[in-house]
Amino acid sequence: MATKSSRQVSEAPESANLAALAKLATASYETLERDLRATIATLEGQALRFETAVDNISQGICFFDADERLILCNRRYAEIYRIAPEQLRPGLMLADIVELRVAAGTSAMAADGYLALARSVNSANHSRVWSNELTDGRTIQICHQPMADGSWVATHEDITELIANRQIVDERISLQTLIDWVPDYLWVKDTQSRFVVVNRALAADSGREKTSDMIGLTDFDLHAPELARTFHAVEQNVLRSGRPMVDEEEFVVDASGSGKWLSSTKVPLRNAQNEIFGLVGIAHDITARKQADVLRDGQAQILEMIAMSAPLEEVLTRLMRLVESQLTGIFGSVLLLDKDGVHLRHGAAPNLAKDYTSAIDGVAIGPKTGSCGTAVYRRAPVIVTDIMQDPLWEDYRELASPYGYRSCWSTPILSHQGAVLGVFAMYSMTVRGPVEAETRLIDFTTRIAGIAIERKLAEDQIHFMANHDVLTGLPNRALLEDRLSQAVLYAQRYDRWVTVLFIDLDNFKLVNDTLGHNAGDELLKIVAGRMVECVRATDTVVRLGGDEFVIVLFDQPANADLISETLQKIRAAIAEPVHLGEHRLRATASIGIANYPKDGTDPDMLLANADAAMYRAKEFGRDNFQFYAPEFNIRTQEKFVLQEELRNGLAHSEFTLLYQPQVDLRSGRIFAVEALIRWKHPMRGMVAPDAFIPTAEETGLIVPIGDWVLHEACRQNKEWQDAGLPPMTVCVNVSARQFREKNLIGRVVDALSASGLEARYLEVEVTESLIMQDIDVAVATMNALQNLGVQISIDDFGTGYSSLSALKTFPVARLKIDKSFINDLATDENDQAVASAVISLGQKLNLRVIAEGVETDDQVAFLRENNCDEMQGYHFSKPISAQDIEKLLGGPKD
Ligand SMILES: Nc1nc2c(ncn2[C@@H]2O[C@H](COP(=O)(O)O[C@H]3[C@@H](O)[C@H](n4cnc5c(=O)[nH]c(N)nc54)O[C@@H]3COP(=O)(O)O)[C@@H](O)[C@H]2O)c(=O)[nH]1
Repeated sequence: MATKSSRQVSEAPESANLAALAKLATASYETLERDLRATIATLEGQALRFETAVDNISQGICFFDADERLILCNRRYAEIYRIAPEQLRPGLMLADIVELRVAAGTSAMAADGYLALARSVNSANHSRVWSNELTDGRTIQICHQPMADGSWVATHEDITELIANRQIVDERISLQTLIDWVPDYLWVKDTQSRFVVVNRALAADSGREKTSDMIGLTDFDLHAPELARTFHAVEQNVLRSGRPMVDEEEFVVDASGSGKWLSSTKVPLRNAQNEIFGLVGIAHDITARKQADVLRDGQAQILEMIAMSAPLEEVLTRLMRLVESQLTGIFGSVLLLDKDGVHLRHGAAPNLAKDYTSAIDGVAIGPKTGSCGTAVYRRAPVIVTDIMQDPLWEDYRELASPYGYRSCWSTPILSHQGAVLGVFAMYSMTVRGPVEAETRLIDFTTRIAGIAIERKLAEDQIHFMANHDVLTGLPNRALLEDRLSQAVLYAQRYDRWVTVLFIDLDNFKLVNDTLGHNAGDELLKIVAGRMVECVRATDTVVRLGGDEFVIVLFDQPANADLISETLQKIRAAIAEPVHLGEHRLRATASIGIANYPKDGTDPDMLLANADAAMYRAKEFGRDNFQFYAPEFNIRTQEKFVLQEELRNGLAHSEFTLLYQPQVDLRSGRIFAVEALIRWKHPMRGMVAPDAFIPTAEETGLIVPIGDWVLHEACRQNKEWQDAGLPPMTVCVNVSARQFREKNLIGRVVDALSASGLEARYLEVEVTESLIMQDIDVAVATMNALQNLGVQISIDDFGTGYSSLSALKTFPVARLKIDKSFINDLATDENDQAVASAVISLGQKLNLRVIAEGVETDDQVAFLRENNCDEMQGYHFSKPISAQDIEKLLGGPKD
């Protein structure tokens, strides 16, 4: 568009030429005309180029003079304001142009406002740029340049699109900035699971420098194929189904090789038409929480294992694996302090090199023994950050170096009482100390390890106590069964023998009672130790309880002679003198022997038969042994039959009493009778008490039998008195079993009141050994009897172990010298010594002394010479019936 006409342009040069012509008349008209035309042509060319150039500028341009008249504008200006180009002729006033813009709907404001703005800008004498938003929505940027003469030139540029683009760019940039701040992974993928948008966290952990490096990649470019396939399948499912995946846990391995747990959410993205065009994902790193969960679950599991008594090595191995699962490049180890207190034994180290753990198994503790030995020695943690440099490892670094262990942090494991149980160590392949998390784990691990070890020690202790005798430390009955079973199985397999020795110490009860329980315990310990010394390590010495022991001789040759050798060795060891305080005594034992397979093929039978043999040995007297013989069982059966017959006998009144007179040695007067039981057996005839009293004792039948004796003896004595015979005492034997009965006093009272006999005419005979079984109880019972008025005598005196000091406290009236000292009284100096000692003792204690079993004149003479008070025996009378007693005493007085 050329809005300036050629005519107008040529007017000024033409008048100048004419003036020149007038002044220069002599000049050549043609020359001048030619020059003039050339000048015009040049100017016209310049004008055309100027117009063409102005018209082709992408911005609108306008020039106004100082009177606001348009000098020039280009085509773009007309286009911007949607004004026909021809309307914008030079000389047109700015106000008219503004009106045209208002009319075209391309004004930013009302005409007046715009004119005021333009004038204000123009008066400022410097350029200014501003934007107008036109009523049609476009934005025009105006650059106004005022001239010195008041004219101006302005450019107008439509920046609508630019602004829109800029907004997009701005939005995009701020979104990226925003998501880059998020520490979680954020991404958008298209329908083919290609990354479209990712944040910096995801890009960085995927090994990409810039987020844009991720665009277009898929999970197959980032992860192992299997993991990538899983992610792809999950995302395709979200895209296909339109259902979001919310907070699913996923495990990934990042570019550094570290495993991570993520909680991921993947939500489909929809466009305006509700079509899915991709998905947005967010994943939160929950590794720390997962580790805490693993730690907590692991801890619970380990505590459960401890509670369920899982083997210690399993517990510690699980613990070490748990520790290692929480850390990278750390190997855990537990060493246990040996019973000797100076060596460390392997506990658990599942991921340390096996050769290394073997090499340090048994390492001693000390001031310079690596990290572990030193930590236990110091009872304090030892952190060695560089094994290769630390002097503590000087003697051990050759062990560690082949495996690349560079640092080792050891912490002693302590019990609740503060005793060292072992040591926990963490090995790292790098030179460093523990970080805070590792220190926390060390605390946690040593605590749990301590609980596990302590629990195991407690269990071992309980197990030991359940299977061992506390006093002697020997295995007990529970362990005996197991050991004997093992021995029998071995013997079966290898055609060998097993020998079972059933050992019962003789008179142990007396030692216990006379010298005290401590002395008794000491004796048991000494004897137990001696027996253990006599047998091999494979044999088992067991204490069953009390003074009963069993020895199982394992893997025996089928030769009774060899067994006898061991047996004699054991007997000799037991018989070695024992010093208990100031006392020196010699223990003996009764031993029963049973052999597998001859005497039994199972443990129970072997034990029962050895027991039967031991009883047999006892029957033969003290310090004896007996090999089992089948007839011992016949004897057992016989005992059973006897027991049944005794019950019947009691029910059918088959018992009767004989009475043996007791005579005053000085006057010859009968002052008492001893009631002695007999059994009128329907088949066997009259049975003596020795044949059934022991069985009655064993079975407890002695209690009702003894009751009957008491009642019958009292009744008979009262009957004699009522018949007018001179009053005398009836002596009744009371056995140990009867004496221990709690209501003995009540039974005596019953017998007295049932018969009407005065208590002073009843005497109870108790044996010395019975009293010594439990002196305190015996004295209490005797006192109670004495309080009733009943007399008490000590039977079989001289055979037991009564101490003189104890004897003084017994509320007894008489001592009865045992028959065994009377038998050879005439010839045996020892018996004479005992008898005379008992007589003088009685005198000193103001007790009457009676000799029993007196058969000969010599015996009577000795007793008289030694001032014995009384006697009982065949010399005067055998035990006789009640009627014969009446006759002996001269018959009833009518
Ligand atoms: N618990 C009970 N025990 C009782 C009862 N009756 C008897 N016995 C005890 O049985 C043992 C054996 O008694 P027994 O066969 O009656 O023998 C007694 C006398 O007969 C016997 N004795 C008496 N004098 C002589 C003699 O000169 N020579 C000789 N060889 N034997 C003689 O001594 C037995 C009496 O002993 P002890 O009781 O120690 O005085 C025996 O231990 C009885 O105690 C009963 O009812 N209950």
